[in-house]
Amino acid sequence: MSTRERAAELDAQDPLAHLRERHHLPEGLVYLDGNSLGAMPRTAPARLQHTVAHEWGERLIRSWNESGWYTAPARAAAALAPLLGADADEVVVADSTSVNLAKLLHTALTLRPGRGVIVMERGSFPTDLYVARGVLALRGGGELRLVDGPQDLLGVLDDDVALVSVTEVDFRTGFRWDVGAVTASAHAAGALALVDLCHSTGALDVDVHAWDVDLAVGCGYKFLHGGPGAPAHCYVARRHHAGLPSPTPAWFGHAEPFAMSTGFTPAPGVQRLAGGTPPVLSLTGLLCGLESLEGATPAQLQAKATALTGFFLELLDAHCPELEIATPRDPARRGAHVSVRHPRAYALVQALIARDVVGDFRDPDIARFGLAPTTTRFVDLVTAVEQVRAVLDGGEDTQERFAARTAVT
Ligand SMILES: Cc1ncc(COP(=O)(O)O)c(C=O)c1O
Ligand SMILES: Nc1c(O)cccc1C(=O)C[C@H](N)C(=O)O
Repeated sequence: MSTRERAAELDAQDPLAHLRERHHLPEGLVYLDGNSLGAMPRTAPARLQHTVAHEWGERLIRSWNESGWYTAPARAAAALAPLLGADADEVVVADSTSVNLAKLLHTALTLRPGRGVIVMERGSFPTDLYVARGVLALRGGGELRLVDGPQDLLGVLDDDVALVSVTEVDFRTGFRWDVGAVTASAHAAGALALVDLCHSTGALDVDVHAWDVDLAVGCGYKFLHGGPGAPAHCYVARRHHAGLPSPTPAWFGHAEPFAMSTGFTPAPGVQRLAGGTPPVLSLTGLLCGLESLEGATPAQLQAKATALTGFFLELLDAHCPELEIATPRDPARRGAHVSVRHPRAYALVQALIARDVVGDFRDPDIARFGLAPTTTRFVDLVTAVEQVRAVLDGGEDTQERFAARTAVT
């Protein structure tokens, strides 16, 4: 059996194969960048058109009630909660990941008075580091203590640590932390644990209850297919709801927003973390994305992601042995993308895009391929590796026309 035949067989046996039909992908394109922007749900254009033309255009302010604009964040939280292993009232859908992280870092520092240290990874997605430094500065001090990986964690935990914050899946290499173990270590030191789920929600077997993690943030535009700038989410374990601080007391987090009282009375639980007026158009996209995942369990999504990454690694080993694999071989320690290191990774990625295989480049030397379990087929991976081989054989990764970087990649 040829590799392509084997891939076609894997696709035929895939219990999630039908999810691809719920999304639009341009004909002939192999899209391996769903970990930056997920494919569009087929329902999105008509739904957004209706929201804009009818609900906004014709019904105007009445749509807050009659079209459920007002309840859209709660409906999104309810659809999202099973993908996090959370209860709906532990999740709030609002703002960007960065803003939610700021809110939860304030929360953690407030819940652990007398402790001023946040532990984070040195290689975190940069916004996490910016936000942590910003929050500490706003609070008048504290320390951001950086680790390179799990091997460093126990050595940095002491009585000053308020929070250990890790990103489950590293955006460069795809390395995946054992969040349950991180949480247990943090708790043993009297600290809280937070996980950034940007590269996890909708792709992996996320289970905040089983992990016992205190806080989590994640985004809506990658594996949740919510569209560019879709609202992000945050999770707070129920045990912290009583007495939860309101780091950004804003009116949609008020117990009675339309009472218009001058004093802030927080809404119960995580609802107090909602900000201002919800972005209805973006929420409409996110609701389409969440519907496109309906019926798929986190365990199924992870099983497919693991099978895809395993197959892709096997093909790269067999056909492109000169490429250095940056992603862990252990399926338990990798997420839903595969990265290779290459001295001219940017040119490699650009040459692949010119051949209709879209991955992305991450500074300084990473070519990254996101294998969304919703939309990626095993046969796509055969095509992708054939094209990688052709680029390398043709020396296209050394061509000048692919060397100049653009701002967004
Ligand atoms: C791990 C991680 N954290 C945070 C972010 C930033 O999210 P946002 O743009 O929603 O603030 C991203 C991606 O942009 C990310 O990959
Ligand atoms: N949010 C993005 C954007 O607005 C433009 C380009 C890329 C993004 C991303 O999400 C990047 C992504 N978090 C990453 O892991 O690289």
